[in-house]
Amino acid sequence: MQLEELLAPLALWRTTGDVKTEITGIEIDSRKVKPGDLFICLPGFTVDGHDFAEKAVLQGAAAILAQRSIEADVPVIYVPDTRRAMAVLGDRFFGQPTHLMKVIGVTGTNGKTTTTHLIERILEAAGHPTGIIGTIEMRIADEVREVKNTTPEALDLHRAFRWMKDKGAEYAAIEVSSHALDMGRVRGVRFATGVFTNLTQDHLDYHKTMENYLQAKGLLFSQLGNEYDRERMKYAILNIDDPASETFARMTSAQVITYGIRDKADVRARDISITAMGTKLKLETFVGSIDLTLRMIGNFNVYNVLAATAACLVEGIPLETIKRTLEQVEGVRGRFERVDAGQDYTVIVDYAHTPDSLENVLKTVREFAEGKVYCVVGCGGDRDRTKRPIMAAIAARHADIAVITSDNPRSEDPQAIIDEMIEGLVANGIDKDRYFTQVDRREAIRETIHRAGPKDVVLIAGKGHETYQILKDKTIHFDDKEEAYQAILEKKK
Ligand SMILES: CC(=O)N[C@H]1[C@@H](OP(=O)(O)OP(=O)(O)OC[C@H]2O[C@@H](n3ccc(=O)[nH]c3=O)[C@H](O)[C@@H]2O)O[C@H](CO)[C@@H](O)[C@@H]1O[C@H](C)C(=O)N[C@@H](C)C(=O)N[C@H](CCC(=O)O)C(=O)O
Ligand SMILES: Nc1ncnc2c1ncn2[C@@H]1O[C@H](COP(=O)(O)OP(=O)(O)OP(=O)(O)O)[C@@H](O)[C@H]1O
Ligand SMILES: N[C@H](CCC[C@H](N)C(=O)O)C(=O)O
Ligand SMILES: [Mg+2]
Repeated sequence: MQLEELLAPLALWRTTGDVKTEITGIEIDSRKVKPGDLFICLPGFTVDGHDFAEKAVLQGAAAILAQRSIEADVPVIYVPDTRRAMAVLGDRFFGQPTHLMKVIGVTGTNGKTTTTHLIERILEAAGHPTGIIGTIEMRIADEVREVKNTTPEALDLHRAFRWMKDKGAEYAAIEVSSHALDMGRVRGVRFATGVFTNLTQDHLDYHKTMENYLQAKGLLFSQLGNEYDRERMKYAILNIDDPASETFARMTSAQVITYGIRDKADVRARDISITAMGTKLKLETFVGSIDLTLRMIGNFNVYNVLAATAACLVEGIPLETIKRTLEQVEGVRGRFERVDAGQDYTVIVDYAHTPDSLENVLKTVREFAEGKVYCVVGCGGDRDRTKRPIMAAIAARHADIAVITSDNPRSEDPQAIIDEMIEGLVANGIDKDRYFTQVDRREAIRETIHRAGPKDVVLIAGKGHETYQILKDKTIHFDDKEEAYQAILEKKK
């Protein structure tokens, strides 16, 4: 595409060179630049992309997009804000893929990955090829690409949508993190539907206040716009049991569809009963009711099921297809996943890494546990420090024994993170025989499993599907499921 044509939607830009130049690709990372690419310089939290313009040119960049003065032997286009421009140029370069498919965005503190996976399963079962982008991976059909962030940068998102469209996607279900909304990573994405799961404490290191966090989440609903889309309304699917929904309903011109358990909602659950084997409920909607027998466990998963059902109902998917699909779903990788080596106690790996999710998951365990409940948990480094004492207190309050260990320490000292968690136990007067600490996560899992007796439940929280542990100087292979499995076998010997 000619550079001039690519730049057409932008206003107030100037250039030092010839904009008739042909552009064959776009990159924001100099390390990925190929000959013919437009390199976009983004100021980051760690480094400034402008400092890599020279390197990009050496690798063959045909032009540079910048927001401050740089030296280069290729045309440089200056715009006031490269990040904003990137979203438009990415959308345009990749042929506006989100205008050619329906994008369902899911935001909220907990349940995004689970809800997007449920939506994907239902739409696929109804015969609509659906791509997925989120914490675990991005995928269309059986092709998988790795992700670094839950919601990638705008350019990479538009590239991913193009890939999905070329593979036949009619829909994409994507997780939209609050960081992404705040940083404008989803600018230019044409959402058909926005789904809100819930809002509870997390990421205060980044957003500083819950009000800022709420406002960031709200951007998804204001971004839905107020136009019809191919004879279809835009839909905002909101959890009526969460007070943040009121704010989001005010922020959107889309049709609001509510779901919930407590209050009167458009899609609601009644008569919920939870056992160790699954969850039963009656799902009522204004287009009919169904009885569901889910393999997934927990009230929180009922919310995910309601959100996914509402998102699919507005697409005209029959309730019968929704029922058939949801009843088959075993769960999502690393979320309430059992590790079974034939032992007489239960071991569950779960991705709870926020106070609310940890409390929910422990309450769910309590509903069916016949023996003692152990909870192995840590908190991530370089992340919201204020959740550390709260999560430790929740673990000790809801489990019989809390095992305080490391998660991904990142640049921090693992013992210092544990010390901050312990402050929550001391402050709440929790007895010392209700918890112990073990900084090495492998040892913590091993010791806990060795202590477990018949009918006990061991919940290993925080890392779910992750297959790594991020330490100060390196990232190592680490998988809670593998660790638990090994420990169970070792105990049997
Ligand atoms: C705080 C934050 O969000 N940082 C994100 C940000 O990194 P950064 O600003 O430090 O980037 P940088 O390293 O300074 O680079 C600036 C620019 O220079 C370029 N560069 C850099 C080096 C080089 O050699 N050449 C080069 O061109 C980079 O490509 C970039 O364009 O931009 C990067 C590229 O898009 C992101 O990967 C990175 O996410 C980091 C890894 C991260 O941990 N983010 C977390 C907080 C996050 O975003 N989490 C949410 C999910 C939260 C949840 O759901 O719970 C998410 O959506 O993932
Ligand atoms: N609707 C929900 N409400 C509260 N907790 C939930 C809900 N759904 C899942 N959880 C808990 O939160 C954990 C993470 O779930 P999931 O991965 O679906 O959330 P997420 O929003 O994608 O998280 P992330 O912010 O890491 O992307 C689960 O392992 C479970 O413990
Ligand atoms: N998307 C979340 C994942 C946290 C997972 C947990 N294992 C940790 O490392 O803190 C974040 O980046 O905050
Ligand atoms: Mg997720």
